[in-house]
Amino acid sequence: MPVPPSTAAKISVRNLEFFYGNNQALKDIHLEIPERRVTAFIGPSGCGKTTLLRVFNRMYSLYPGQRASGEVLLDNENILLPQMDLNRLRARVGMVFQKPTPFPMSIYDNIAFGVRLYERLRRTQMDERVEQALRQAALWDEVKDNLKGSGLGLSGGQQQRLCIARAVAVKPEVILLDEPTSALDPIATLKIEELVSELRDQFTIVIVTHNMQQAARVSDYTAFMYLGEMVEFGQTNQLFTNPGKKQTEDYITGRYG
Ligand SMILES: Nc1ncnc2c1ncn2[C@@H]1O[C@H](COP(=O)(O)OP(=O)(O)OP(=O)(O)O)[C@@H](O)[C@H]1O
Repeated sequence: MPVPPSTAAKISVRNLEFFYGNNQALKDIHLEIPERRVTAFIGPSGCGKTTLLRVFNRMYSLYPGQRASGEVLLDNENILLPQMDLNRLRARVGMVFQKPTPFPMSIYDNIAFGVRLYERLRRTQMDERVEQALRQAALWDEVKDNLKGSGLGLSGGQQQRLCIARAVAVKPEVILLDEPTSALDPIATLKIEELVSELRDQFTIVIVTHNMQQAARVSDYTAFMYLGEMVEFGQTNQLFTNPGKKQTEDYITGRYG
């Protein structure tokens, strides 16, 4: 599954297998995630999209019985190795979940909290960092007069943009988005999609989505998965207009899924 030579791989997956106890959820996955591009994972429910995403920040290590083998190279460093520093990894690889998950604290502290885990900043520097992150997440204008207000007082779409601000504030290299708009209305969804497009040249973004139109709108590359296998990976335009495999064609034309 080649990536055009002009685009370096930020994450290289080789021979990845993943198990929940005895249940194998990913089989011999090979994949190159291009740097500073948006890559979408699509495929029917249960095919392993979220499982694969959660490997990239070793989220699964929090759960006994879940294990991965093979190699996942982040800039040539195998993040699956037991000696990997998981705090450092999660600073480099941020994640935003399906349901907005603001902390029960002020808008300002929602962002400052994550930054404080990794860096000591003076007050003025922290103020700047919070403002920058809120601007990057296209939320600043809506909240700048209410930074002490609760993050939980925002609308669902604003809460999700706050979670994106919280992720970018740590200055990660990769941002993982796990169905970030599935709990949002169409207008809030559009805002998040626009935001993803704006962030694409600063971060490597991987998005899991149920929605093929969304994958077509926001991503540069798309990976189609089926029953724990990577069926096809390629440039989004090409995969949707001229898929290389019959399974992909059947899925994108709505024959199953
Ligand atoms: N905690 C778990 N314990 C055991 N099996 C699991 C667990 N989480 C997921 N699985 C199984 O692993 C497989 C892949 O699940 P995963 O959630 O990655 O799929 P998905 O493509 O993201 O699905 P969806 O689109 O429905 O979210 C499925 O067969 C699922 O039943």
